[in-house]
Amino acid sequence: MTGPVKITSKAEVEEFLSKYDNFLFDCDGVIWQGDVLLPHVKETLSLLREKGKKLIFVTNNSTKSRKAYTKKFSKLGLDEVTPEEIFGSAYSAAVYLKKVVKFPADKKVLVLGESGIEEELASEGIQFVGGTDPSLRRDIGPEDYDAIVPDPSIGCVLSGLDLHINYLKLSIALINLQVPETLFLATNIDSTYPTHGKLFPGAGTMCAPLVLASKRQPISLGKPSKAMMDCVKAKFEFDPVRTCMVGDRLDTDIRFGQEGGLGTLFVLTGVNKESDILDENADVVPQQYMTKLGDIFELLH
Ligand SMILES: O=C(O)[C@H](O)[C@H](O)COP(=O)(O)O
Ligand SMILES: [Mg+2]
Repeated sequence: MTGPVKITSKAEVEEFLSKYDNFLFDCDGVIWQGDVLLPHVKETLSLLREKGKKLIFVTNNSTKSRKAYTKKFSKLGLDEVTPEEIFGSAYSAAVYLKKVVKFPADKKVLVLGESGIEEELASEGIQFVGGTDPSLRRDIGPEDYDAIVPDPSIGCVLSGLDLHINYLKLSIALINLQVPETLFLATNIDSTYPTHGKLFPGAGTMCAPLVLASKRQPISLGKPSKAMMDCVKAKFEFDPVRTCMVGDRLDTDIRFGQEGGLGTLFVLTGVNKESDILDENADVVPQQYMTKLGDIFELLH
């Protein structure tokens, strides 16, 4: 098997761009690190738009809704990005509950996560509890052990990246997961979260305690899940062969692209390193890679 091609020249960039009409971009570690835009991303996205390419932003980060991400893009100077071009794992989970599960209107979702999940559930008319509820941002107290019981109005526990996770929230979630009929979903199960040039605990570390304690596995609706790819393909209707998935993480982004029949471009500005793909035992190897997304602009100028 030939190894991944490193794109380092103008000719290679031109050849690469000629193969694709559509680009699916991961966000954390590709477009930005935290609230810092990565070098020449703005110029590269403008260049691709000028060439008539379709741009879609597919993130596993469920802390923001599509609307909130549009504001983040704008704040970073990417005003041309619209909510229609954004597909996050929070939205993926909300669509799954609405369209696939047909979640009952009289039931609620117990959220372990941030406002992004709440906003997307609300946009699909799905009731929820937990999440950013300030009354849960406290230590568990002696009275809680008696008070926490299964809530029959809760039909699903949905976990995502929760920057305010604590024992109380985990306890309420576990007690409800001990009811077999309660659905167990995750927006994504990434083990780490790349930000500020470092790797912090990812969404997967939020549901891992529940997996251990409940002996149940969540259905994950983020990359590399087929559920998310089916949703993205249904919404954007692109030819997979003429479409490239651009990502910084092999076991989510690149696997997502490969399993969806897309082309794959790996960049070295996030979770995985060059050595991870050059390793002869690597199980996920992208077709092509480059140091950073901004190299597309830099190598053409
Ligand atoms: O833990 C997480 O949720 C992920 O690390 C993070 O969200 C990844 O986001 P993405 O790279 O898919 O934009
Ligand atoms: Mg990423």
